[in-house]
This record gives sequence, structure tokens and C-alpha cells, in this order.
Amino acid sequence: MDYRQAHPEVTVLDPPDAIQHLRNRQSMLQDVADINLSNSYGRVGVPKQLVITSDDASSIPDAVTQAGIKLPLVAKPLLADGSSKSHELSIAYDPESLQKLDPPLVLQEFVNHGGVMFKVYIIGEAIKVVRRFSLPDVSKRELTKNSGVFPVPRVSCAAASAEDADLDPRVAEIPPYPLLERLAKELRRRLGLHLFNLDIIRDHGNPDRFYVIDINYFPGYGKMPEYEYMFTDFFLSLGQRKYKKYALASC
Ligand SMILES: Nc1ncnc2c1ncn2[C@@H]1O[C@H](COP(=O)(O)OP(=O)(O)OP(=O)(O)O)[C@@H](O)[C@H]1O
Ligand SMILES: [Mg+2]
Repeated sequence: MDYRQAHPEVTVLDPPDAIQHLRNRQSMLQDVADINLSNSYGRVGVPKQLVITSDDASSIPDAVTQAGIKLPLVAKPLLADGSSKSHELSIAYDPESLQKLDPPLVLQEFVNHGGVMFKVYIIGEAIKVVRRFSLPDVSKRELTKNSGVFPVPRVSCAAASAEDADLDPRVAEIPPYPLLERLAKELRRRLGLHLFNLDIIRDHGNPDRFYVIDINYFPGYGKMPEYEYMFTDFFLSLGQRKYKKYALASC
């Protein structure tokens, strides 16, 4: 803030406090929940979730029952600070094993989505969607058979791209652009950020229902095809905006 005031000539793209908002998995998804976007192209929300801050893991099964959220649950460290620990996610299949978890956490309902997710990159006003492999569905049978807490492998970061894979079109179809554009526009405004991405999954039982499960600030753009062109356009648009401002001020 001080720096910004002392140097009005410097363009601060995304302010640190707005970026900070994404370092907590609870506050990160709050705006998506508030927007509660629904139009003729579909609906976008957040999986039902519960935040556990108490150190006493033995109270988690009761808290889950009271919140009415359903197993299996994805347990995510509350802080998403980029450390490798903050990416250590697990899946819990039965109430008993919830006591083995290590708070502070966000417990999120696991949504079956057919093993494919969408990384939606936002660069200013531009959007690029990339398909990635994700976790496979959990069947009712598996849910009754499995018990325990299992680490979640970082499937979406694996080298294999889902772009050219032979996938069920109902699972692989990119979410409708008009829906993503509305969401991106609202989020840009509410978050006060220009450079971020959304991890989105489609409910396997309901193709019009989408869930945002993660938002990252300045994600690895290297994995995004054509990022060079999109960044060039973005920087040019910033330059033009600044030029217009100066031109108006000096009139
Ligand atoms: N609610 C959910 N339902 C189903 N699968 C989920 C859910 N949340 C997360 N996953 C799966 O777990 C993966 C990692 O989750 P998430 O993106 O929230 O964590 P992360 O630590 O930020 O991981 P990454 O850096 O790999 O994106 C997702 O890509 C997806 O495959
Ligand atoms: Mg993610």
C-alpha cells in the first residue's frame, strides 16, 4: 500500500491482500458460493464443505454428522500456501477414520465427475480451458467396502494430458463458455485479481452442474497452450489503458 502511494506510476496488477484471500481454502471459495451462478447454460457452486479448526480430531465424526455432509470426504489442509504439505490431500471413506485426520482442515464432499477436470485459466479478460485427468468416481459399492484415510495422488499435475484422450463426451465436454465468462467476470471483480485459475469439475450425475474445487493465484502458465499470445495481449491492453488515462489527464 505504501509503495503504491509512493509510486503511482507503477502498475500493481494484483494487490497482495487480494492474493492472500486465496491462501485459505475456506475464503478462497466463498465468492463462488456467494455468486451462486445459475443460468440457462448451467449452475456453478462449491461442494458442501466443513471447516475444522479444533485440534481435537476425535470430535470430527460428530461435526460431520451435524453438518449433514456425506462421505466420502476430501480432506484438504486449510492453508493453501504453496508448501508441499498444503497439497497433501486425503480421502476419508468412513466416519471412524475421520479421527485420524490432522486439522486445521476443510472437509469437502467428494463429487463424482468421471475422472476429468477442467483448469480454467484467467488472464485479464481472456479465458483458456484445459482438460486434465482427475480422480476416478467412487461407487456406492466401493464406499461400503472401503474404510480408512487414503492420500490423494496429484493426478492433475501428472504429465499425461487429457486433451487428446479417448473420453466419454459427456465427461470430456468443456463447460459452456458463456457460463465460464460470467463466472470469470464476477470473480475478477470480487477477488480484485487478473491472473488466476479455477479447477472445475462436472457432476457425473448431472451434466449442467459444475463445482469449483480450487482457485490458484498465478498458476503454472507453462502448462497452458498459447500462454505467450494471451499474455502479450494482456500486457498490451494494460499499456493501452494506461496511455488512455494519461492522454485524458493531459487534455
Ligand atoms: N470435492 C472434490 N470432489 C472430487 N474430487 C476432488 C474434490 N476436491 C479435489 N478433488 C481432486 O483432488 C485434486 C486436488 O484437489 P485441489 O485442487 O483442491 O488441491 P490442491 O492441493 O490445490 O491440488 P493441485 O495443486 O494439484 O491443484 C483435484 O484435482 C481433484 O482431482
Ligand atoms: Mg487444484
